Order: sequence, then structure tokens, then C-alpha cells
Amino acid sequence: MRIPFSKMQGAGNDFVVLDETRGRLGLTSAQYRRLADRHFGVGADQILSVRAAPHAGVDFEYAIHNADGGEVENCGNGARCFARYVRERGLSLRPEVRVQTASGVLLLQWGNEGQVAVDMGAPVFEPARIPFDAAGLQPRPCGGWQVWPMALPAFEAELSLLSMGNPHAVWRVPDTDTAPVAQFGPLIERHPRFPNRVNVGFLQVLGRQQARLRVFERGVGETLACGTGACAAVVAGIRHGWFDERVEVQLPGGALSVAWPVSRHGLAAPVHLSGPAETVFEGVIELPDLC
Ligand SMILES: N[C@H](CCC[C@H](N)C(=O)O)C(=O)O
Repeated sequence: MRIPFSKMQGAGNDFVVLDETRGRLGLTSAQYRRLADRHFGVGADQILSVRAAPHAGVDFEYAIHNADGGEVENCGNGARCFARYVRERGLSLRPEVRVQTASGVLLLQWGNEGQVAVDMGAPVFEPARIPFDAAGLQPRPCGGWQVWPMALPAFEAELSLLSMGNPHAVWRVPDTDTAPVAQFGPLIERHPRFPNRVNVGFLQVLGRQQARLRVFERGVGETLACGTGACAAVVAGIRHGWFDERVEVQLPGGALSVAWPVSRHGLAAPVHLSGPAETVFEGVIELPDLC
């Protein structure tokens, strides 16, 4: 199957974007994996599928598949690339675009110098909705929980858990350069208390409006940036009292800006994410039938 695609990136988090506005391609999980493969395919952290609006309340639908082929609920960097994609292709010239994802509706707004702002919706803290199995655990103050990763010597960390439509665990570390991302990222990602697995953020607080972050993403591994991960880290830090309500987050691939106006709207306040989104190249791939 010959498939045209756009290769895009937001702060180094990279995507293959497919136009399914005239009908679905019907790809299998194995075909999504092949598209994401950096040796046998195009190479990407996620595959984004742009689809026609499923109902009158939104302008488009957007499906997200991780490099492991699994479909997921949300992608913040992908949402900004989505906005650029539909604008560059003339699919929408509106300054604001409403997009249905598997976890809800995102509002995308064009900013200056190619920046795109996304209303990512409100964070969710109830364990059952993250989801997180909290049986036998007492919540620590400010939303932090204590989790013991399995098959490890006495290892214990306080992880702040929340959902941005997709599940996140945030671990504050003294220095992201020395954070145990490769060692503990996969173990926490697959911890049995996370029935849908989890994205793992390693957060360094630089000041009340500055942070550094590395993210071991569910279904991918460490990426150069994670938009929902930046949102989760800032929300957790605000709840802990470490941050003001707008934070610049430095990730290995670039900077993202996150705001959560919780003092005005409470915990149900929407999280706003803004940052870059660029098209790297266009291409066509001959994709084999893979089951
Ligand atoms: N790996 C994530 C999806 C992509 C999130 C990330 N690329 C972003 O920008 O939010 C998950 O499994 O929930």
C-alpha cells in the first residue's frame, strides 16, 4: 500500500502524520509499528491520523498510535503538529480548531512565530481514572503516592500520579542529567499497579517558573519531549507548591510552556500547553501488508 505522509516534530518529539480525512487506511498495529520503525520504516515516536469530524461539535478527529503500535488517548506535541498540518494543507484556516481525541476534545489555537497553544483539558487525580491500583496505599499529601516497583531491591519513590487523558507518573529528581531514566523508566512504565502502563517523567525544579524534564514515554521509551508529560509535571509541581501557575519546561529536544490557572478555577482548571510544531519533510512509503 503506497501511503503519502508528513514527517513532523514538536520540540524533537517526532511524528508520522497520515491524512485519513477521505477515509481510513485500516492499518494494523504491526503496520503502525513499521511506520514508526527508524530502520525499516519512516521512524517516529507516534503516528497521528487526521480524520474528518465524527460529530458537529468538533472540526476533526485525531487518532494517536505509539511506536509500539498501541493506540493512546492523548498527545500534546502531536496536537500542535496536527494544527500545523491542517493549516498547511488548507484543511482548516480557522484560528481555533476543535479536535476529538480518544480522551476528549482539544482546542488548538494559533499563536505567533509558529507557536501553537493547546487547551489540554483538566488533569484527573482519582486513581481509578488514571488508572492506578491504589489498594493498600495511603496517598501522600498533594497528590503524591508511594509505589514499590516490583522485582527490585528495596526501592521506594514518591510518584505524583495524574492523567492528562493519558496516564503519568512524575518523579522529582535533583538533576535530570543523572536521573535513572533507563533503569527505572521501563520498570515504572510496566509496574503492575498501572493496568494501562504509564508515562514516567523525571522532573528537576530550577525555580518557581523554570523546570527541566526527561520523559520515558509509555510505548516508546525516552523521547526528546513529551507534551502531556510537561503538563503532568507542572500540574504535580503546582500541587506540591514548587511552581507558580506558568512554567517554562526545558526538555532534551526543546522548550515548552505550560500554564495551569488553578488559583482561579480550582483543580478542574484546564492546562494550557504551547510550543513549536514543524514539518520536516513529506514522503510516500510502500507499506507491506502486516498482520
Ligand atoms: N506516549 C504517550 C502518548 C504520546 C504523548 C507525548 N508524545 C505527548 O506529546 O504528549 C502515551 O502512551 O500516553
